[in-house]
Amino acid sequence: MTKAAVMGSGSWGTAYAKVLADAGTDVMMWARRAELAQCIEERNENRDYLRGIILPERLHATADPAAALEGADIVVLAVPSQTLRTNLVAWKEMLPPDATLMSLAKGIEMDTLLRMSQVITQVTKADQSRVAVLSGPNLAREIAESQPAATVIACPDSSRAIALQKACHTMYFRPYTNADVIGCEIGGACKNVIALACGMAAGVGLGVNTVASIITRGLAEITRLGVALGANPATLAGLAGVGDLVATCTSSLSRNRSFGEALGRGGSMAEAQAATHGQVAEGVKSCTSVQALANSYGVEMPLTNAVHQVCHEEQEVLDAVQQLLGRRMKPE
Ligand SMILES: NC(=O)C1=CN([C@@H]2O[C@H](COP(=O)(O)OP(=O)(O)OC[C@H]3O[C@@H](n4cnc5c(N)ncnc54)[C@H](O)[C@@H]3O)[C@@H](O)[C@H]2O)C=CC1
Ligand SMILES: O=C(CO)COP(=O)(O)O
Repeated sequence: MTKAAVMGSGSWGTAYAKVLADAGTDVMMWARRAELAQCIEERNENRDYLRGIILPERLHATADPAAALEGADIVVLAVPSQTLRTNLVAWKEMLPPDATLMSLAKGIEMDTLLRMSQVITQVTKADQSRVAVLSGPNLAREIAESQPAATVIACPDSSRAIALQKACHTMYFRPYTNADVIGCEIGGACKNVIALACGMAAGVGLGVNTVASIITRGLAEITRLGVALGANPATLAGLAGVGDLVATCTSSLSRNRSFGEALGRGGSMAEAQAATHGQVAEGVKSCTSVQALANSYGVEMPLTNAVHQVCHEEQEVLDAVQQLLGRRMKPE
């Protein structure tokens, strides 16, 4: 039987571990805090992140990373983007030598401007054929409630991609394979920034036309960046691009959208953080790294720049809106 180690017991790590277990995969989760591992192990519930969801009996948890990783065929990396490197450095000697290393994180590393798959190959020295990413419209609570959704698993090695697909296919979770790792990662990281923009617009009281315009122009700038980095534009027109933009930019379950909404209502960064209940809103940091990455490739990303100005340069949301609308006219 396939064995997976899920490293990280936040909302998505836990929901995805449940998917794997429901698909018949043996799952061991790693939680940073021993009391959370114990709660999952003994009560089949992650009370801190997915209260009320009963986890399958076959899903186990530990706070010992070596015990979680032992014998794993698949290592699922489910910690926030900006912590992945430090965690991998601690875990690298414990990683089974042929395991597939799959990232769930949606972000670009600050300073290095690396995608998560690049961080993984750099730290672990694993061949890139062993590295995969999963991305798509997958709000954790809906998946944990077994509501139907699709996703994309990207890996350069198609046989590993198919093995990953089988390991998490259930009657409510439909994974598609794709060879375009860059497109999936750029879609996942950048849509968080656009969801912040949509939240800000909603927070200041703007309506659906505005949100739809931000989603669509957001897709245009994400695609420009993706193509410059070597992504297939079709990936960004799929689940890891449009699909995830629609889910994240329109759902009150999205931490990024909620964070932006709190800022739009006039809240401080600390108040916006509180609106996400201490969970990670990746776009707040990734707007800086995505902006820097785009600048280094000479790609224009006006919405990302506006989000950066509001989050980190003390610009008011309404001023950012005026600035965006005052840009020079151009064809679509
Ligand atoms: N929640 C969701 O609906 C989805 C989240 N994602 C992505 O999955 C990644 C993980 O997100 P969530 O599980 O939702 O976040 P979360 O905020 O719910 O949980 C983060 C988890 O990482 C742990 N953590 C935080 N800092 C850490 C550190 N320095 N070292 C080790 N562990 C640390 C926390 O204790 C917690 O268990 C993010 O990149 C997010 O964008 C992707 C798809 C869906
Ligand atoms: O990535 C997600 C859905 O696909 C989750 O979005 P948030 O991190 O904004 O909650």
